[in-house]
Amino acid sequence: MLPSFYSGWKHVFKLDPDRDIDDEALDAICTSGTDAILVGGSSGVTFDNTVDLMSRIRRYEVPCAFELSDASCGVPGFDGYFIPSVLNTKRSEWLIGRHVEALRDFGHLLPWDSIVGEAYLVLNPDSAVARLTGAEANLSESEAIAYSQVADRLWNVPVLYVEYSGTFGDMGLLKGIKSNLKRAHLFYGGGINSAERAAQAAAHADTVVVGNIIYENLDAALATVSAVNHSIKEQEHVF
Ligand SMILES: CC(C)=CCC/C(C)=C/CC/C(C)=C/CC/C(C)=C/CC/C(C)=C/CC/C(C)=C/CC/C(C)=C/COP(=O)(O)OP(=O)(O)O
Ligand SMILES: O=P(O)(O)OC[C@@H](O)CO
Ligand SMILES: [Mg+2]
Repeated sequence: MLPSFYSGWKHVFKLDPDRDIDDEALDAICTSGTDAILVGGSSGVTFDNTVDLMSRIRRYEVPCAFELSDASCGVPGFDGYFIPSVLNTKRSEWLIGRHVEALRDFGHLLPWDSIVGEAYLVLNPDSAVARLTGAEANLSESEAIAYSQVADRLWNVPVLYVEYSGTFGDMGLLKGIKSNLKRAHLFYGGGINSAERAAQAAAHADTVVVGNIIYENLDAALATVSAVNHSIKEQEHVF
């Protein structure tokens, strides 16, 4: 698999190995028409709960990738692997330190063709990921765009992830970031709990990520799939 396995993804569901999902709900998610399942969470992810969730998703044809938050959870068998780095943290372990340690120890073992670096811009100061990584999430628009440009234009990262985990973000800011990107593929995640919000995010992001609502209101989560696809068809019609 090439590193751009995600390039056609418009909509993905993010499932957390640390949260329970029953077979019926998992079936609905995996057969929803979403482009992929992204497995990941900011805490409580272990090798065992990741294997459990992956093996259940593997009953379905939907592509399935893993977003690593801990180097000890390198579970083989996913279609692809995303390795996050947090751009707007002052704690360098979350930007590069843990990565260097992991590559020092495991670099020779990695399936490099299926690994993609992911630059996170963490914008909800009250999120678990912001607290964990000490992200400086209260950024002005020009600061957020500057971080994005460092990742995109200076570092050539393949994926920029605008992360509002737990709250719906500023779509004007997302638009500004997108319009200043040259190469990076743009993921947006955070607070998508309705078709309307999914469509708004799809107007600017290349890939819309839907997480927590899966566990809170499954029907609302499922409605985001067609909302994203309709929004993209409308944009194609306009251009
Ligand atoms: C098959 C095989 C051997 C695979 C190899 C995999 C492997 C061992 C790779 C090692 C190489 C490497 C460079 C690893 C990186 C080390 C690492 C994990 C660094 C830290 C990554 C990081 C910045 C983590 C911080 C947290 C984060 C950004 C997580 C991403 C997911 C996320 C934000 C989830 C949302 O959180 P959630 O818990 O859902 O939040 P809520 O509670 O608010 O919902
Ligand atoms: O859980 P929500 O708020 O939908 O966010 C999705 C994802 O961006 C979390 O990493
Ligand atoms: Mg979550």
